[in-house]
Amino acid sequence: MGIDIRIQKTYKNFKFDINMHNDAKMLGVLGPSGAGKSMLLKCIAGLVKPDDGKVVIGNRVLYDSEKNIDLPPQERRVGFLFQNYCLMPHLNVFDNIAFGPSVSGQKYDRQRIDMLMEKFQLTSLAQRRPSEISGGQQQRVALARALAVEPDILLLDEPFSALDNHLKVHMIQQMLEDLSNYQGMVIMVSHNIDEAYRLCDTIAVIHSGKMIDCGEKRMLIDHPKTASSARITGCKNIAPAMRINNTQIAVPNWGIELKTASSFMYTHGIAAVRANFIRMAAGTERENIFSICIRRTIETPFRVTLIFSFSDAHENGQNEQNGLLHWEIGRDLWETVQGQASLKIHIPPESALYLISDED
Ligand SMILES: Nc1ncnc2c1ncn2[C@@H]1O[C@H](COP(=O)(O)OP(=O)(O)OP(=O)(O)O)[C@@H](O)[C@H]1O
Repeated sequence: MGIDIRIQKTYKNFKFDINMHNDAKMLGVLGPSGAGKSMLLKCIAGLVKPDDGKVVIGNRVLYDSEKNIDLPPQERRVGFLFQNYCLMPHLNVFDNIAFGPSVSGQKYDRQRIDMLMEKFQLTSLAQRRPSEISGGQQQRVALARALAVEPDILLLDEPFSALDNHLKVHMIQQMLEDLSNYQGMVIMVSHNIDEAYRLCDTIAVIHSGKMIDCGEKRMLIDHPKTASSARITGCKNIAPAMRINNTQIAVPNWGIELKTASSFMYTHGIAAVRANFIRMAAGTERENIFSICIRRTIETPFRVTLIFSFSDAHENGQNEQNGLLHWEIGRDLWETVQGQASLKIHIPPESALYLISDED
């Protein structure tokens, strides 16, 4: 089952113009706040009517402005898991799950609801109201309700945004297990690359109402198409750059020149280096070896982010703020470098990206 989506919708201060063809089983949609992520889901579910376009899921046309097709939400066979679950506070767990099909005008199938309750370990909670169960259990009720309508496609709108980090990891694992037998397609909206990466095979990046990148998740991390895509997928080190030759760029803010693995023809672009891809120099590398000065550190239990500038840049009086980069390392490496004011790092050419500028 795949999706074929072309949607245009214009508001006074926002233009949404998306073209998307995909047949991933789990598609992540990543983007900053206000990018249009929820809008995409609402247009698929029939909660917002596009000005123009087409929404096709598998071989079912849900919307086609040219052919005047606009199926009502209850006929779309779309399951929607909302950001805050939107459970009915006055209904118990069973009735909340049965509520999905009844909204869709279907008579609910008692056996199916019982099966879902058992699958999601909710049977013993059937008579409880949402306020009487935990956050994790509420999520399972919401998921069971979305699946009760036997959807062709399941839309998840930031399903983990309300959870703390620890619970989030657990719930993502749980969701993967819960959905393992689901045959339809899943689209999950998120603004968090870790979340999208854990759950989805393919990730689409949305920015200012447009899809700016889409691909298999590892490809997207290693080869984002534009500067915005790199930033939205978590790249911390981004600066204007100029081409010196096919595989050499200058980055004035950082005060360095970088060798790249791919070759480029455009004269002005953006340098991007992911904080996790920087290496400690081993002494055997031939290019992209730099002395750096550590300015600050940000410690978490398992990782440490070193905020640094390139030593040469500092001596050349480069702008202090623009010249700061992030290097994220494990605690074991941190134990060995801690206390050293100056270090030598290596940026592998394949990790030195030179991207098209699409930022203001
Ligand atoms: N009914 C509306 N009238 C005018 N503008 C709207 C309307 N609905 C949404 N928008 C605008 O469309 C843009 C996209 O909204 P959307 O809710 O899709 O963003 P989002 O990417 O889901 O953001 P968030 O991550 O904050 O939920 C926003 O700028 C929003 O203000």
